[in-house]
Amino acid sequence: MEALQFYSSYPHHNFLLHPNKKTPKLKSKPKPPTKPFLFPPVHRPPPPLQEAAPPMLYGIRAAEARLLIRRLFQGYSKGETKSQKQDMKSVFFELTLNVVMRMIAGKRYYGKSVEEEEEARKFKEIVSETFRLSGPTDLVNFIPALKWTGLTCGIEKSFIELHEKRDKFMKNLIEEHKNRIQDSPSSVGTSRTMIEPEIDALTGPDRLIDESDLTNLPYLRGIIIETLRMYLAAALTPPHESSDQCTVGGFSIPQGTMLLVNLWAIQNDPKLWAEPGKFRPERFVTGPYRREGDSTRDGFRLLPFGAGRRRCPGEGLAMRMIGLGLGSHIQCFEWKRVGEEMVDMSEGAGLIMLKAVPLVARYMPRPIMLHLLSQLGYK
Ligand code: HEM
Repeated sequence: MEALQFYSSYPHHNFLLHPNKKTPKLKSKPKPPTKPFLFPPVHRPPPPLQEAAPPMLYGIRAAEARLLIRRLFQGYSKGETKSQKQDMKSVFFELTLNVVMRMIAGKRYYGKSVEEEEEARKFKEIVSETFRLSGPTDLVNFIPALKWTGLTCGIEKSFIELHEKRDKFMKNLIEEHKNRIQDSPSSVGTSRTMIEPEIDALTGPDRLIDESDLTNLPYLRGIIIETLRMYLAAALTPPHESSDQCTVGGFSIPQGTMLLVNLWAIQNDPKLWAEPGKFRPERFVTGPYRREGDSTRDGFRLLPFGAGRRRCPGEGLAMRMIGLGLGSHIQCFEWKRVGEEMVDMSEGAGLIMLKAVPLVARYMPRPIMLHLLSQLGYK
């Protein structure tokens, strides 16, 4: 989204992406001849796209190229034998725009699997209008002294209208993204835009993730650990008994005392965690708690599997199974809530803290994975 804001914002305008609706620069003082007329210099260089959206690129490019090939092959899969005619300009134009828009806004607007048709129609309208207006120009822009003659083809007015439309479109995309993050106390919007590209970059659309990938998916790991931090399997450890007299936090504990550790209180303690009530997988990827991502016990702040001699022996198996299960679900499908209401995260009663209301979600295959999904067998 940073990339969307950057590449659609005005300080780095050119002739088409004009900065000022009311007083277009075209009519202001002519620039010194050394500066290009059509493309005034940018105020600062844009970040390389590679940097703006690093892992998104490979998966998206591969998926779009594959969708395109599938589209071209479609006629032949139905038994067509003759060669077919194809307008190649539109093919490559749509490929490029789909890749670019998926990179900066996560949406594709051309071809099949377009989710929001009305939005796609508006986008296409803006694109074709931009190309239409890039050709003609008003004579008065070159010879402002002729302005009194009224020799204008109305290009300026059309430009202003186009900029307004474009602004509105981009603002909606940005607002939509912001709402997705705000709507959800669990920042699911952010998580999704981070995790899908991470998996796509590693596996591409040609294979499912496997266990050996898990160590190379730090964000997926962050999501799992953050979930185990906030929503533990058990709030308290099973009863332990002190085999010796000891002192814990200044309290003297006699030998033979029954002890229950409140894991939930430790893992949600604001003295130990910044904003413990917020679901922020990033804290285990880049933040100060990153080390906890390496081991789920470091620092004894994070103890979803307990600690010491009686800690959970199933930790390794559990972490692999959750990683594989959750990772492949995210890789293959897009997930949504069933309605407007947030998911009820309250815990039910019992030995382990199951959700009081079981999770029901909507899903559909991710377009990028259609080909692989259609080939999956049962073995
Ligand atoms: C997300 C998954 C899991 C979580 C969060 C979890 C958590 C825990 C916790 C907190 C304890 C108590 C540790 C303590 O007393 O300090 C425990 C104990 C135990 N867990 Fe797990 N567990 C999970 C999965 C598994 C699996 C998959 C297995 C077996 C295949 C397993 C087997 C056990 C056993 C046998 C104990 C008792 C250990 C003992 O008292 O010596 N757990 N687990």
